[in-house]
Amino acid sequence: ESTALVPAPVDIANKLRYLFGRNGDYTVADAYQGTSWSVREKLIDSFNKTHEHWKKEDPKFIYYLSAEFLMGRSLINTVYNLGLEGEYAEALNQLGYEMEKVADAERDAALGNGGLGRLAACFLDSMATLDLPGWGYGIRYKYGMFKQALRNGYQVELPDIWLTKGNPWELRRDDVKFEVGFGGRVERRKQGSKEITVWTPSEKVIAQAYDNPIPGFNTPTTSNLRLWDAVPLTEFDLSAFNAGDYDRAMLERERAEGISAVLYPNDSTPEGKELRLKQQYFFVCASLQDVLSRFKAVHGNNFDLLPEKACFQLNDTHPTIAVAELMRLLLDVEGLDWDKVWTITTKCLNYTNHTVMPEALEKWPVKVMAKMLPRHMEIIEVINEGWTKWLGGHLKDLAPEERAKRIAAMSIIHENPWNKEEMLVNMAYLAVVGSSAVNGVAAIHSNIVKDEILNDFYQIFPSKFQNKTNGVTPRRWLAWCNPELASLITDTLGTSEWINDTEKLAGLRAYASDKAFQAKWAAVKKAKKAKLAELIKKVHGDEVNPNALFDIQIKRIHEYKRQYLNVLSIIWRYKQLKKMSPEERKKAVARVCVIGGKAASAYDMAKRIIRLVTAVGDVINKDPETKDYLRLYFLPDYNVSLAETIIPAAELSQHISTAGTEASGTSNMKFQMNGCLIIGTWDGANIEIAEETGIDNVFVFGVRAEEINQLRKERKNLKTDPRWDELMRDIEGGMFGDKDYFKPLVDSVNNMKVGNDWFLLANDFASYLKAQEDVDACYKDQSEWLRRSIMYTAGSGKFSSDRTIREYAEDIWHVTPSRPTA
Ligand SMILES: CCc1ccc([C@H](C)CC(=O)N[C@@H]2O[C@H](CO)[C@@H](O)[C@H](O)[C@H]2O)cc1
Repeated sequence: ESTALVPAPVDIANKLRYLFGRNGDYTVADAYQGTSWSVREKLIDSFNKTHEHWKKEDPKFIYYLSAEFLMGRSLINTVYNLGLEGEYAEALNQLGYEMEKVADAERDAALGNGGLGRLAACFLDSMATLDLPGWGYGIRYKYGMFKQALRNGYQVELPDIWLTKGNPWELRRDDVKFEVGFGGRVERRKQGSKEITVWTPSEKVIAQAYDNPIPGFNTPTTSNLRLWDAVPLTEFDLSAFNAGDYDRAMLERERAEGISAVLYPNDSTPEGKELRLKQQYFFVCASLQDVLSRFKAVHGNNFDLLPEKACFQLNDTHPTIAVAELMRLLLDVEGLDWDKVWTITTKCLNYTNHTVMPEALEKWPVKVMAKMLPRHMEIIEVINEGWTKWLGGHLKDLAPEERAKRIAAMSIIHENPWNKEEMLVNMAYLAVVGSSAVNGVAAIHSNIVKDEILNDFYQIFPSKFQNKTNGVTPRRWLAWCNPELASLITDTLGTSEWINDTEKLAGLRAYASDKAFQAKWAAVKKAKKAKLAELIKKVHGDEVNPNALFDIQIKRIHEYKRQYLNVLSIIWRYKQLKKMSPEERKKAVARVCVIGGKAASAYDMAKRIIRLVTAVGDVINKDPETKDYLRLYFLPDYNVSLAETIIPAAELSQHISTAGTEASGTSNMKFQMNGCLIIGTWDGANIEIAEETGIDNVFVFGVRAEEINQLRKERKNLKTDPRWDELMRDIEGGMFGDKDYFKPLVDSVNNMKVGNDWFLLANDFASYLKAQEDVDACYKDQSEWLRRSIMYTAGSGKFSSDRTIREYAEDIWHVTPSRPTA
């Protein structure tokens, strides 16, 4: 191949000279550009080879439809996955640069909010590494997840202008464009003997494809993430301009570009904005047209074959309009009949649920859907008629009123419980009825999905419901972000095969109590802690005690994730330290507590929680009596690359959601892989992590999911812990200032007249403090702590996204690996 022959240092210099016209005295940002555009060519070679091979083999493909892909940075991951780290590290050294510094010049591709988006990114890495013919499909947001800054301790949101310097990791596909329509009307027309349905949209935009090659690790396979950018049908409306109507000349451009302009920053409550539905339909319509056109190019109109050649995973309800869109394309465009089309559609689609939060389950008003997508609303009505009629037959043995109740409860179109006039389209119900498989993302969550939120459907077709416990890629989240620990593991196990066969990590169990190995293990953690200490110094200007226990909670700010409970325990710890004599304090376990995470821009209570964290930090970090024993820092702008710095340095991580609320969690798995101990509730994947690591090694506390409903009923009569009451008084009394701003926070958990402590912080308070005391006691015995730390990594094999993807491929997608010859 062309570029492979040019030595990297020369190639980097050439890129800088000819791509950027730079002739010497390069900046680190230049070095990043030069290196990326050099690596890009190796990536494209692998991409082309892979797709030539798949073109020849024509294997069955999996298409992962997701409104979010939280990719983070690509340089390090691409260089390491392609096995080029030696060559490029050397090349950069020759040019006087360190790979790590150059990598820091890259902006995160933050095209996602949190767990769901990052999971999609980890899945792409595993699909490529497992040689599975598969693509991701999504939206090329011009502005990704907002940048978070702190102003006087309050969150402020700044636009994420990530594309200004171009993007070396994407290829614009000028030959891949599709029209996407909105609004307009639907009419029946005679065509010969047949009656056809014609939808005439009132608005059209073009979906422009951008390919993002996804390199597998230790394989020649490089797959693809195709993202769609919205552009106007006509570049510029000159006639409007000539008519002096400049605004109208630009109007169509703005309206089109507005569709893929910005990511909605909510990760739990839908805005319910029309633009959100437009975004969802935009990328689904373009993706399905793209897949059908490639299918037809090989198989013509033999659509019965489609389910053998293509299947789709709906990443939560966000792409669920795909049920109606695939129906429309096969009915109206390809002219197939309803039953055949329904069979093909349901065979092709699968749905993953990622949350049980009622407010997160999307329901679109029928009037909004009917106005924006009139043909789809028709199709959804016909689907629902067929479905409720079929239900009527299936439930014929039930008493009429019981049958009617069950059918109404499972109707895809139903009344808005809060406003009876309004009818809603329940996207989760449409996804379940329109899919072959429905899965949750951790064992407990999949049980809650089938036993509670979708129980009616589970009773009708139990075989549809599965569990697929989440996973994370061990490449980015251990091997590349913690190379020091990775090489210690490789040296100890005598192989690096664990990087794509993480079950091999279990071999570390034999060394868990080995003093020499523990010393090496501790040295790595110490070095990574020093890196995080540097970052805290840079952001907050403070030196932190490197021997303190680094206690981390990083995730989106949400009441159910209970960052508030964490802060309460820190305030209590602070007050205990204040009461101690200097001698006693010396015996205390010093802690550096770090909290990070973004609050959805419209989520007021979450923003108050962030302010409480910064206010408490301001007080305790400056307190001369305690500051050597306790610190609290809010690290702003938590994102993928910040996580890659924090997680290797962590010793204790917190996953303290109210049991039954966190579907899985994935940061818990990343911490586990990096030998970080967990304090957590019996929730999500914490449970399976405890099973793999050994329950005694995890600091578990709190009420169980099955107790929640009863405890909520009794919450108003709960006798709260006197320590809790004291803390409530402190905050309300202004101990951390801003008492009026914090009052709603106190009321939400402590004043049953206005709040209801829905997430049961008061119920879990005492057992949480107890668990934290157990943590201190354990930390004092470093050999026990290190034994556990090693057992965490040793028990993390299951939580590789390779295991998760293998299960999806075998149990849902029925796709098999197809590796191009090297
Ligand atoms: C419509 C607004 C919206 C946007 C995103 C979402 C996501 C489903 C929220 C999310 O990211 N859920 C997280 O998904 C992870 C991956 O499966 C899980 O590990 C987390 O537990 C879950 O909260 C819900 C609602």
